[in-house]
Formats: sequence, C-alpha cells, structure tokens
Amino acid sequence: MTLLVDVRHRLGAFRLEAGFASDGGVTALFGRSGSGKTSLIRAIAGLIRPDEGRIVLDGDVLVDTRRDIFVPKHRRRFGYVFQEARLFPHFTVRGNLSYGRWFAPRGEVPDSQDRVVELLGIGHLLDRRPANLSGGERQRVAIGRALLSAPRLLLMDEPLAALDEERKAEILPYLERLRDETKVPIVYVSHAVHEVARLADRVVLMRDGLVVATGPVSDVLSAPTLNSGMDRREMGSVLSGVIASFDPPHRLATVQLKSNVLHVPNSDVAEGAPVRVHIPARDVMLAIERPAGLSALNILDGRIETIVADSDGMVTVRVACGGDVVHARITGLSTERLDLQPGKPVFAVIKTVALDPR
Ligand SMILES: Nc1ncnc2c1ncn2[C@@H]1O[C@H](COP(=O)(O)OP(=O)(O)OP(=O)(O)O)[C@@H](O)[C@H]1O
Repeated sequence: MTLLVDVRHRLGAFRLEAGFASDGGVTALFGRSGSGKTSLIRAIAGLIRPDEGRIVLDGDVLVDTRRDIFVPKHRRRFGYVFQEARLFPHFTVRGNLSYGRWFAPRGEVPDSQDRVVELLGIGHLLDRRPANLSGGERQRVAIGRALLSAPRLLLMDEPLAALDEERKAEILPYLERLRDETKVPIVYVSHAVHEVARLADRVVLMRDGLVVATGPVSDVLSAPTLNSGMDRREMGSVLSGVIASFDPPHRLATVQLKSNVLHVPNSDVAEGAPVRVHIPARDVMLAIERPAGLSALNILDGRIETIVADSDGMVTVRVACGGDVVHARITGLSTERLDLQPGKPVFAVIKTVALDPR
C-alpha cells in the first residue's frame, strides 16, 4: 500500500499546505490543536476539495487538481471513525455492523463479521442498542462497522478524545490488535503523545497547517531539532524490545532491548512478545556516577551524544546506551553543574516507562 498526499487549501485565514507518504501501517497526524490535522484528514476523506494538490492510493488517483480529478467521498472506499461513534440509535449493535457490511462493494470480501466481533471484543454486545453501551464500547462498534465495509484505508479522527482515561486504556489494546492483525492501513489523528507513541508506525508532525517533521515514530518523537512544533515536555524515546521474563509477585516484566534490560510494571503480556516502551524525556535524570540507594528500577549507563538547548532554559540530552538511545530533559543549570558534554559517560535514571504490546 502506498498513500501519497500533497494538498494546499485555504480555510478562511488558515492555510493548509501539507503532504506525506505512507507505505501502510498506522500513520499518525500529530500536532497541537489548530495545527490542521483534521483539515488534512478531511481532505484525504474527500470532505474537503483542496484548492491544489494530489492524493493517490496505490496508483489510484483520487485527487489531482491539475487534471480536474476529484473522486467523491463515497467512491473512495475508506472507513471513518470520528470522535463520537455516530451509531444508528434505533439499530442494535448487530444491525449497525450489518450496515457496514452492506457498504462493502460487490466482489470485495470484507473481514468476516465473526472475526471483527472477536477482534474488538464486542460479541456480548450484539443485541444491545447504542444507548446501552459505554463510550468505549460504542467506539469499538463504530470501528467494527467501518472495518466491515472492506475499506482500503481507515481514517480515524481523535477516536479516543471523547473518552475518559479508563475507557481510553480499555480501547487502546483493541486498536493495537487492529494495527497488528488486519492489513488495513490507518491514518490516525491525535494530539496525545502517548497514543501516538503506542500506536503509530510513522508520525506526520503538523504546525500551523504545515508538516514540520515526518518519519518513524521513534525518530519524530525524540528528535528535538525537528520538533519545533511539538511541546518539548512531551518528547521522549520509543524503543522496541521483547518480554524476556516475568516476576509475578512484583507484577514486573523484564524487557530486553537491543543492549539493555528494563523492568516495567506489567503482568498481561506473554513472554517473548514484542513490545514498545515509551520513556518520556522529562522522566529521565542523568548522573555522572552510578547512583546508589534510589527507588528507580532502571538505571542505564551510556554516553552523551548531543545536547540541545531550548529557549526555556531546559536542555534535551541524547544518550546512547549501547544500541538503545534515551533522551533526558533536564535544566541548563544541571548541565553546567555536572559539566555535561558530548562524549561524557553518564547514567540515565529512568523514573517511568510505559510498556505497550507490539
Ligand atoms: N471552514 C473553515 N473556515 C475557516 N477556518 C477554518 C475552517 N475549518 C478549520 N478552520 C481553521 O483551520 C485551523 C485548523 O483546524 P483543524 O481542525 O484542521 O486543526 P486540528 O489540528 O485538527 O485541531 P484540533 O485538534 O483542535 O481538532 C483552525 O485554526 C481552524 O479554526
């Protein structure tokens, strides 16, 4: 799958001038409120007809303003999931799912309903109406309905934004299964860094209608020089590893990274499972001697690669710990006091790590 997007469009005083390429998986459109994420996904959906540009999916030209090509929304065969589930209130869950299937084009075989129901864990809800579902359940049904229309691309615009933290946590594992077990490419709009760190393969970082960085999630979320549009307090490292072992009494998982081991609170992931860890840079401290008597479980030794100063007096230090790179966000004063410089050996003390199944 290849998706090429390159659009320019004026909306009142706002100018969208954005493009990216995706070769499948989950592409996150990420940025602050008002950066243009929704406008861009609406252009991909066919809800906005761009002033200029092209959108091409697998060689199929959906928009080319120079050639006056504009394939209307209903002929693009995309699935949509919005902030609110927008289910039909008078239909049961089963009825809503059948409606999705009804939209699958003739000759296309959508995922079987049983498989989608199982994937999203909604089997026990089939006879209920939307009014009797939680927000998270409604959203899972909306995703199921979209999947059953055999979409070529799934567009999700802040699908978790209307849910409370508990419901978000409940639905994220289903989104991960969707990413890992279906072949449907996803464009996912979010302003929440932990969601993007957890779900995305590629990130398109937007600011003021422009794309300011694009690339693999681990690069975009951690590279301070590229992150001009991103709230630097949100920066962090995204590392891949596998679950090496468990310590059930302490509910801790041991994650083997490229050259380090991390201890992470978690008890639901199988041994050998590939995982991602997200380490916010603000939760990493640096020491020039190995600290003793600390409650932190994870202390990695490494060497400083770069130090980038911000205008707010903070600095982001990139530390290579063998083959794993960790970023620490510390004060400029600490940098001076510890005489931190590129090449200097340091210990990275990691306060929190989030573990995500992969
Ligand atoms: N139809 C319109 N006419 C004029 N301005 C518009 C229109 N639609 C959107 N805008 C403006 O375009 C800018 C980008 O909006 P957009 O919804 O794409 O951003 P966003 O990144 O998705 O933000 P949020 O996360 O808050 O949804 C905003 O300043 C918005 O006010």
